[in-house]
Amino acid sequence: MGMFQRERQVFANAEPLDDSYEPEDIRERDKELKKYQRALQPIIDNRPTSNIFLYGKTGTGKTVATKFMLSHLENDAAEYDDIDFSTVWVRCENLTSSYQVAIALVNELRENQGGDRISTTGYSQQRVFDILYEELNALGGTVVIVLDEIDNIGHSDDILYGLPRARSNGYVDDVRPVIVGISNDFQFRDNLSPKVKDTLAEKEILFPPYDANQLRSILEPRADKAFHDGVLNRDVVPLCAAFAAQDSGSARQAIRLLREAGELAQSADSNTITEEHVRDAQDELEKNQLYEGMQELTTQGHAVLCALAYYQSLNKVPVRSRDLYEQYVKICDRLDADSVSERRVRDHLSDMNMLGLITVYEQNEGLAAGRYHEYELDIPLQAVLEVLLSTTRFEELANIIQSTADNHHQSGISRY
Ligand SMILES: Nc1ncnc2c1ncn2[C@@H]1O[C@H](COP(=O)(O)OP(=O)(O)OP(=O)(O)O)[C@@H](O)[C@H]1O
Repeated sequence: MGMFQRERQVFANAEPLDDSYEPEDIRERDKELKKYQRALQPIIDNRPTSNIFLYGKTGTGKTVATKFMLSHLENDAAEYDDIDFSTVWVRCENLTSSYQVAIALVNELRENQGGDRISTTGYSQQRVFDILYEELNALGGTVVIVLDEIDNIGHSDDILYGLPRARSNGYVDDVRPVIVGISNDFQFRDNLSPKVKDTLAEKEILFPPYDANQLRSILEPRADKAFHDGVLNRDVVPLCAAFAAQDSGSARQAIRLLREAGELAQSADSNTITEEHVRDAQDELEKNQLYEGMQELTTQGHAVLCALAYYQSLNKVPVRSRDLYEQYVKICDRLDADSVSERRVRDHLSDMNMLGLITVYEQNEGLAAGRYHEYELDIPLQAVLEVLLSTTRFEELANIIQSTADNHHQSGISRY
């Protein structure tokens, strides 16, 4: 018998549970889509169109709503001979400056027209902007420029100032750029300089988190397509919706949970997907999330985590920040890495607290000792060591901590 055999199938077609799946309709977003439609309507009327800024937490449908609206707009605009309309879409993930976004836009525009890409380095910013304006001019008409995950550019927001003014400043003449900015970082929007905010966010559309009922309604058509008849127990979709609504209100999270529950049922060779599978799937996804959160920490973050793991292995937790800091400095010395100030280490610890990796206790011992913080891991030491062991620089230290933990455990046992 082979190692791999076809399993009993709970999935009829797993595609609707895939991240890249484009649903036939957008559910529970009537108000937002109406607003979106009104904002885009001037394109059909050949009137000047305001820039649009979409914001809301992750998984709330900003991207899917934009794809949906633009595809309708494209189809409907084709009915009118006097409308010259095109779109260009750039995901700004990993693009951390206006310069990089401008290059990505140029390359996207050139690719659409079969032109050559430009190099990602070696130009001045002004030169790249000039090339971008040339490309836009060559295209002409109304060009909707979608900048998804725009917050990645941080404070380097020249492009958000320059592009909307390209026409009034005489850089382009025959083209009307309309920017659709998408962001899930509320601070980015609040921190935009007033001159950028005024033009970029002329029309704002907020996508709030979904509640459990809305998530149910989003999940249902996908579940119908994804699973064979009779496979899903009645409580499965409502439970996935409830878990995701409680946590983030993200449709992405709800869909992932349903898929993971299906996969667990399938690998257990079960004929049905039950509530239990959903609960196990939830545990599994939470674990993955923490694991990813730990993996994505910087070297400094890993060094701080390593110092805390050390105290945890000795069972000397919660540990005071100054003791933790001392251990952290020793770890940096051993790694030949620069150490940062105690204040920065506290920032790292507070990030880890937000990620759910550690617990912070605030102690107040009156005037004499003052206020201080203590820390301990909020996840099993083994999980931290697993991540540190897979991070080349920390492998040796993680092994030492592992044996400290083993010895401590042994001596703890032998005492009784
Ligand atoms: N109203 C909805 N109807 C149907 N499917 C939806 C709806 N909202 C979201 N989804 C689905 O949920 C997933 C996440 O949605 P989307 O990518 O649009 O979120 P987002 O707000 O752009 O998130 P992020 O900020 O993380 O990019 C996608 O698979 C999308 O198809």
